Amino acid sequence: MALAHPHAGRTGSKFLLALERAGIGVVILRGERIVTTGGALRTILGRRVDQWPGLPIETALPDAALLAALRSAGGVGPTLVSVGSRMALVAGAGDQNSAVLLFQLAQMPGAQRFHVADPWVFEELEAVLRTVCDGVLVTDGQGTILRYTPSWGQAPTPEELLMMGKSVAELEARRIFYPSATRQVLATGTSQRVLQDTAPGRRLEVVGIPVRDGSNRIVRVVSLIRDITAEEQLRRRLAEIESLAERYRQELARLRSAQAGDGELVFRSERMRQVLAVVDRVAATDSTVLILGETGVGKQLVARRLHQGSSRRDGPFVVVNCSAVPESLLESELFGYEGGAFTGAGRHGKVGLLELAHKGTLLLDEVGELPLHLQAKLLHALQDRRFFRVGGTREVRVDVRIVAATNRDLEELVQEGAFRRDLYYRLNVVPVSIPPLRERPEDIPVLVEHFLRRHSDRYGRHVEFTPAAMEALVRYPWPGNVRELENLVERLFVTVTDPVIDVVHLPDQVRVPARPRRGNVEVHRIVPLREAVEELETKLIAEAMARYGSTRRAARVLGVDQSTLVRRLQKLHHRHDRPQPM
Ligand SMILES: Nc1ncnc2c1ncn2[C@@H]1O[C@H](COP(=O)(O)OP(=O)(O)OP(=O)(O)O)[C@@H](O)[C@H]1O
Repeated sequence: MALAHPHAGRTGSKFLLALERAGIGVVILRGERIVTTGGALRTILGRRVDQWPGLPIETALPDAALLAALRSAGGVGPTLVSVGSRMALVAGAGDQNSAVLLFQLAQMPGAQRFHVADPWVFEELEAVLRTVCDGVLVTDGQGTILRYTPSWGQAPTPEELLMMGKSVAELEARRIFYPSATRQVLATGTSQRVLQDTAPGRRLEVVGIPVRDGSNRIVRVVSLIRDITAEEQLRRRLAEIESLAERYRQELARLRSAQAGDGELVFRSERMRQVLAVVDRVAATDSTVLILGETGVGKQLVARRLHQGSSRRDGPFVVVNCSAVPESLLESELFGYEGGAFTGAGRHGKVGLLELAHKGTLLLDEVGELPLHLQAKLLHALQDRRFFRVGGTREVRVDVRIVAATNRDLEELVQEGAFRRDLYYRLNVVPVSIPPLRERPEDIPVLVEHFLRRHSDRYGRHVEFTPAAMEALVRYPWPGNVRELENLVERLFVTVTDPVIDVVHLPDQVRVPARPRRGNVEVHRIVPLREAVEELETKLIAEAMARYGSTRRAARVLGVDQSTLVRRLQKLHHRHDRPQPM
């Protein structure tokens, strides 16, 4: 196929401009002097090829190998030369009165391609195009196909021949190829790059470029096609290998922490025994489980137990914390993205956590924080067991068991319109409520022993609590639940040098016994007002954090800025982190 054009001169320069908009630079040489360039390169007009400062190819051109190849292009035929870290393709035949040098601008950093063709006619341009793409599709300004060559050097198939004269919109609707770059170019009036799937199962990267007439109307759309099927298969294989590696990493971390005694669920209370009996029963099924409970009660540990007790135990256990990942990244974290799907997306795309959990369990932690627009996408993914990656056009199928956890009242969120009712029903198949630590104080001594043992094993030092100190721990209401207890035991283990931890070592709020009540009237110690205000503030902040989990929501309820709340929390932590009097 040739790209001969009746008005090579005028339209030729438009075509140059269009190519340049697509990131392909074009320079026409007479001998070694530059006589024509596309718009952005005007400053180099009239110079010699070895005097091109400030060009993207500046570092490449002075290279002796390239210059030599350029000068002898007529004689040597297609030549590959390496120019610094780049590769350049110099090709051509005939006299050297004029030549065309094509190179890709920023599109393929580190892999620029140059081409010298001679003479400047469109047949040679086709040869030039072969170096940057595998084929072309040309339509008129209405999207009707005038030329279609999906791959150079191969005779068109009967199906491809039938496409001549058809409209791209029709072919797109019939999914002969999808999505159509031409349609997007016509809709937006600008160059477009799309990743396209075709009916015969090829994967194409297509750059569509508008060509305009004197009154700025689009008269042609030229699409350069690159077949990336093989590349895509490799990329998929790589993604699979990466996901396997990630699985092994997680498994290794799990084994290490199991060895260290982390991840073991410790309890003595009847309440926990009942909860875990239910957990162990549903573990064997594939049902979706919703784990409810205040922050730090052990929801994640319970989810892990569900996974370990299921037939998926050899598959991955993947956790996504819906409140920890910034909202703008959450969709791509969960569902993954195709290469170049959005600004900042990696070239090779990314496997989402949902895909990573294939054949395993996905824990949606803090599911109440999931933004509404993702709730819809998640619901469909859960129902159909398939979804699209961000910017992807192919469905990904997954076999994942979903476990969700939250410290929020989802029913209340549904009433407020912040959580979709249908998703709530979908997740709430088997609800499991974990009681707060204050409602199962008999678990406190065994948990303390468990955490102490862990540190003793690690540091080779034995420490114990006096009965009075243990009693204070049992009495304290633990708004941060087991996590707060775990952190306190670690802090005391590290800061108290005595082998015995007594009441005096405990932080104020744990040490000071709950105020005695007489009937319904609280008996107040008279304390300085500032101290009382601080105490109340601490209590309210702890309660708001325990109930709402994130500083964003706690701040809203307390009626302060999030930054103010974070500062207060830091101050409180600082106060509590100070070594206690010994
Ligand atoms: N019964 C338990 N036995 C041993 N360790 C526990 C127990 N419950 C909780 N923990 C420990 O307490 C910490 C908090 O537990 P986990 O992260 O499971 O709580 P969570 O309810 O998921 O918290 P959040 O709502 O903040 O995500 C973890 O380090 C966990 O190992």
